[in-house]
Amino acid sequence: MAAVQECFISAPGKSILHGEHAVVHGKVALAVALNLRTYLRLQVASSSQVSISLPNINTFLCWDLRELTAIADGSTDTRSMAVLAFLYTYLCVFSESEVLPGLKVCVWSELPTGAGLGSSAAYTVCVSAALLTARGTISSPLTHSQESARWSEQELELINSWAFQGEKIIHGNPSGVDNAVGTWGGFLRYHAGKITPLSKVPTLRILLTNTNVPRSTKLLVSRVKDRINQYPTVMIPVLESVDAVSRICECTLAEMATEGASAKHYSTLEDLIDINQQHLNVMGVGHEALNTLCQLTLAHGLHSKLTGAGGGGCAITLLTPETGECVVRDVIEDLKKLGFDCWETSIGSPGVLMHSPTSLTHSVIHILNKY
Ligand SMILES: Nc1ncnc2c1ncn2[C@@H]1O[C@H](COP(=O)(O)OP(=O)(O)O)[C@@H](O)[C@H]1O
Ligand SMILES: C[C@@](O)(CCOP(=O)(O)O)CC(=O)O
Ligand SMILES: [Mg+2]
Repeated sequence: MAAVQECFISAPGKSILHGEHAVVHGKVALAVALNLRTYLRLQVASSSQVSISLPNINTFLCWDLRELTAIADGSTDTRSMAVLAFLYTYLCVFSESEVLPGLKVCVWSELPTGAGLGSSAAYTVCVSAALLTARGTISSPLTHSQESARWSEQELELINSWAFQGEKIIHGNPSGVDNAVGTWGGFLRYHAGKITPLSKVPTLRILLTNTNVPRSTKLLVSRVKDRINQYPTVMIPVLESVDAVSRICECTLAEMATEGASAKHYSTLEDLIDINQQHLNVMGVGHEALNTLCQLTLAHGLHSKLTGAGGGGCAITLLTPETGECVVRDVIEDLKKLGFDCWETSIGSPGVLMHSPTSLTHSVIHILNKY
């Protein structure tokens, strides 16, 4: 396949409705792609240098290709993880090439990094798609007249599997749900590596709140594992219960889509949110700021749970047809007073895309061209 000289790629972040952490231990998770995306620009350079610009984490690095022989592992800080995931994918994807190509790569995201919205997976999906396309392992799907395009199923599977390897570097022991949503988009059920797009889902209104409490998915995933090892007879039933929550939620959503949504359906969704939030606290991934958030929204009659790895980061709040616009406005205002960011999000966005530069917004292209 012909390798490209330049490409623009994006992948969405995600929100997990139910099943975070439990999914790492083989239970069902339900996740949905967000309308917040990570963007990447790759240029093949004539110089013998590879450079990566990551303005979200204030990281700008350049290597002489002759020096890129062995890369040290073992670091867990934000920059090392992102850079290692890139270098690992770059060196592996081009391992069979006669020469390593000089490259200039810039990645910028609308997603907050390290907040539970799958920024790590959106990043590794973009990096994998760009490098595999630059190598010519997968096609460049964009034709002249198109604004954006997606790869074939088989090519998406390859992107997803490389993105999963990148997630391993950032997460340690990822389930694979985040890179699956980043690759395929939409609304997915994920169970032990099996990805099933959910076709029967109602339109849901969801409020996303970022507590702005920083946390690391890698540390939280290993904390849950330690707790399971320490108290297996206590924790395994909790994971089973989360699994049941995901399954009941899936059936409820399907019923809502086929029969029409009733107040009873929404009441079930709210109960499941409350139950799962308690379970996540039991798993040890809660945070004072998340408790405050849940209590505050409940005072307005709205139900919330953390989303992603927890320990801070983001929560989702379900809005129902009964929720008046003034309630939504008041809740957002109260959450912002606590220093949280809060916005209504649209869900079910497309997975990884290749874009023509003219189809990207002015601000995205400005940032990608700047570095
Ligand atoms: N746009 C980005 N630029 C650089 N690194 C990123 C970007 N997005 C994510 N990352 C990497 O992913 C890490 C965050 O991943 P993680 O802890 O799994 O949180 P989450 O996936 O919920 O945002 C960051 O510390 C960084 O290493
Ligand atoms: C906690 C977990 O279920 C989701 C982590 O998502 P995030 O990195 O916090 O966006 C881990 C995983 O599934 O790999
Ligand atoms: Mg992550």
